[in-house]
Amino acid sequence: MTLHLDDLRVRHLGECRHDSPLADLVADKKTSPHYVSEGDRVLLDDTVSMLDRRGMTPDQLPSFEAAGPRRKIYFDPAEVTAGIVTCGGLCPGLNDVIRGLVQELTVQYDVKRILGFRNGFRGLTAQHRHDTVDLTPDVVRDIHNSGGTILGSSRGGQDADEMVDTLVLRGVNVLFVVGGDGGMNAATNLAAAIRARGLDIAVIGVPKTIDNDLPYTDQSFGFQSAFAQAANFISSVSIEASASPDGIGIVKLMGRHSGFIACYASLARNAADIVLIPEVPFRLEGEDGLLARVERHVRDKGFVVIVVAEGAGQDVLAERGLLQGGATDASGNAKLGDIGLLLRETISAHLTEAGLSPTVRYIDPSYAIRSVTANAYDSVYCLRLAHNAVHAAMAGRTETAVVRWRRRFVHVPMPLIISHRNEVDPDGDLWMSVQEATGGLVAPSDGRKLDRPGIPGAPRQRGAGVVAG
Ligand SMILES: Nc1ncnc2c1ncn2[C@@H]1O[C@H](COP(=O)(O)OP(=O)(O)O)[C@@H](O)[C@H]1O
Ligand SMILES: O=P(O)(O)OC[C@H]1O[C@](O)(COP(=O)(O)O)[C@@H](O)[C@@H]1O
Ligand SMILES: [Mg+2]
Repeated sequence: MTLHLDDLRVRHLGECRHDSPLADLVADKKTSPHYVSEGDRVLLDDTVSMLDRRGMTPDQLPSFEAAGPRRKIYFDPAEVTAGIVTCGGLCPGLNDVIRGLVQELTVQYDVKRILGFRNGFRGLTAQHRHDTVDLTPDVVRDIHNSGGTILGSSRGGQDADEMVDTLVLRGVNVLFVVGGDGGMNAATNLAAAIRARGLDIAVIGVPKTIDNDLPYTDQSFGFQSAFAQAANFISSVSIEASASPDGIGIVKLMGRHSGFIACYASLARNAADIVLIPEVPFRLEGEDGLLARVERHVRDKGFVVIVVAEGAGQDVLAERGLLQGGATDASGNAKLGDIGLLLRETISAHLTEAGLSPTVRYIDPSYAIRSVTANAYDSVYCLRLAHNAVHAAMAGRTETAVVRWRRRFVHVPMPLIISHRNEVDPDGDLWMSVQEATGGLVAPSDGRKLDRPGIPGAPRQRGAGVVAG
């Protein structure tokens, strides 16, 4: 994708005339390895060859505006009514973000009125616009101890103009949208409708996705908590499969278009023999097909553990007429066929026909990985994202998402956040690690596959390291 410097420019509502309550905190701060001052920028690229490819002088290099408190702010805090909405699928840390926003707005900026819109953008429709939650530090004090979102969430389309009417009627001049690709799309439309009416309302996005499929963000919040939970299911299935003759362990994990959860959860336990992700197609039949490889694995090792992202193998399902072409959910997301069930049935049938007696242990943890409480790492991450989102809004930034990029918190214009999807690169080092861990990448020169340590107490793998793709 060709980037122009203008694509990286953050929209400002106007000149910042008000002294920030945090001005003293940043008054003497200069750029250092640990702080990016207001006058500095965060480079988009961090390798010499990436810079070289741009062929630009340093001031032309693509960079992001750094996040953080400013000396001067755009909004007079006494006149601010903030709104918060959480939308799309759940993700660990949503409550942490809400809590961080409310605490920073009230404690640091002394904002008096914060409205929580219920059940995603549905809460901004005419029908629901008055059913809001008054958010105060007391209300949010302990909410980070639970998963989910105290505001509720939803899928499904709403009219941008109707939602702008709601913001005007409720006096909201700063709106925080915590959402994924869909939510950021909706926020972009909302911001455009606000701009078309010439209204002074800031829209700030806090990108959320356990699929980790949003670009320009190192790793989305909640992802770590979700894949840690997913890893526990892989361990369970691995223990079950290894305790059964001809054991087949299958774990299906979320990941509509991106296989990050499957990759990271598999690496976390190193118990998976085969990892299937949407980005790397596979075949069922044939010498190199999945069924033959599963059979080889079971014959060699005694059992096999397969981790499959839900979006993997959709073409395989389509070939078998098991996919409702074009079907979408209320938000327009593609409805997937069930690759987990197909694997369970075809593998079982294939191994039985091959004279084995498979015992299949199949787990689809589904929502159990995304409804968990954020772990300590994600809680810190969420809090810092929330603080920076508040600083961005108070400084009059709009149509902007707050993200962490190469360990720095930065402002990314919303159109960039929805410009494409973050996917596992089949040529990248993450997939290489998965291949290494599943034993499929490196083979001795005599053609033997390398042994891979099995789980404690399980028979050691005897060659035939297998990897998808
Ligand atoms: N392309 C889009 N344009 C405008 N609004 C969208 C778009 N996609 C989704 N939305 C809205 O954003 C909200 C959240 O989207 P959804 O896809 O369900 O979750 P997520 O934000 O997690 O991706 C829904 O209310 C949906 O209607
Ligand atoms: O049943 P739901 O709510 O549609 O959720 C399922 C989907 O939500 C996801 O977690 C992603 O959702 P978001 O785009 O909302 O983050 C996918 O992995 C999964 O396919
Ligand atoms: Mg989405």
